[in-house]
Amino acid sequence: MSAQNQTSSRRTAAQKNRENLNRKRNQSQRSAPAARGPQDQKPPEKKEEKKQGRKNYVETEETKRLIKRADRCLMSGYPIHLTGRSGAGKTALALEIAARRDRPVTVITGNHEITNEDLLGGITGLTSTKLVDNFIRQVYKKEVNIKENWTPGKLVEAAEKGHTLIYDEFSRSRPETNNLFLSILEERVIPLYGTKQNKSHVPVHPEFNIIFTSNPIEYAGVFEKQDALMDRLITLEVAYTQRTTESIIQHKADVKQKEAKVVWGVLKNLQEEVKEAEGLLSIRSALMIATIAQKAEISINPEDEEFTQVCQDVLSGEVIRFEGTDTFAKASRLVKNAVQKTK
Ligand SMILES: Nc1ncnc2c1ncn2[C@@H]1O[C@H](COP(=O)(O)OP(=O)(O)OP(=O)(O)O)[C@@H](O)[C@H]1O
Repeated sequence: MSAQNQTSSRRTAAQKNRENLNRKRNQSQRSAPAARGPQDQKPPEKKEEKKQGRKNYVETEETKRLIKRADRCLMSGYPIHLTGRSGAGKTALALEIAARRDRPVTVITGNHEITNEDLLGGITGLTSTKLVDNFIRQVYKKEVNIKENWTPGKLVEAAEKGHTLIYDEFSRSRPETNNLFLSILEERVIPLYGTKQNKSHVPVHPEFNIIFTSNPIEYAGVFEKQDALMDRLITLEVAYTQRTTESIIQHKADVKQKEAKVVWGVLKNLQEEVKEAEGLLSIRSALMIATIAQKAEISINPEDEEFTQVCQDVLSGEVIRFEGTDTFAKASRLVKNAVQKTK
């Protein structure tokens, strides 16, 4: 190779090196933000989610006080039980109390079909391993091992890891199922009998605690609460004043204070009119009316026909559900009267 050729091929190699180096530099610059460890990337999103969830919670002097009372019981190791009529705000309050404890939160919703297996865990399949010995071709030896796969239930996981457990509507589960909670609250262990596990129990983490919620016994589909369990809980009633309720409607549905007053007024008048239909006074129904009116740009005004219609749509079915009357025509008339009375 001539000297000239050698120089040009060296130059080409040097050029290539430089190009490679530049490409790498560019790549590392482009990926600079990603150079933060995965731990740096995820928490801001998580924090944002947490903030979003809690941003929706409307705080008043009354809710603050209730949260404080609940928190000091939990802090001292006692489980609490929030009781109140449907739509009173028990679940929202339980979630808020739990979020403030800075422990992971697990939520279980009671129902009559829930079993010990759902709470404790169970066998979710089989794993088999095969050992084939054909070292000597003519001899074929096979050994099969079958192992059952155990998946811990939500309760076991929460108790072992020290979560705050929200057991929502616990009195909808059968008392036999809820008996499990007696050992947890009294002996701080979860018994594993009947689970085919080698160990007899799982110890409960010191930070583990439970927030129970329930409706009063008059509600359909609710089992009587066992004395033994109730004895171990501190029961707090959730029954907000008109002021707190209107504040929740105002801020959550993003309406004016006087509009929140009109909406809650409709519900109060309706409850007056059909006293036997206990349960009509629900923050949930009030939020539905206010939100629909707000989103559909309907004026929250008893003179407005569309507003009356929204109230009838949301509430007529509820009047029938709570046995205030038996037909939609009658229920709609009752709701219309309740709206008129707020003028
Ligand atoms: N302080 C609050 N801030 C914001 N929203 C609230 C507040 N309290 C209650 N709510 C809202 O009111 C509605 C009813 O509340 P929630 O579901 O907690 O009632 P509940 O008593 O658990 O009802 P149920 O017994 O039927 O389950 C929900 O939409 C909830 O988000």
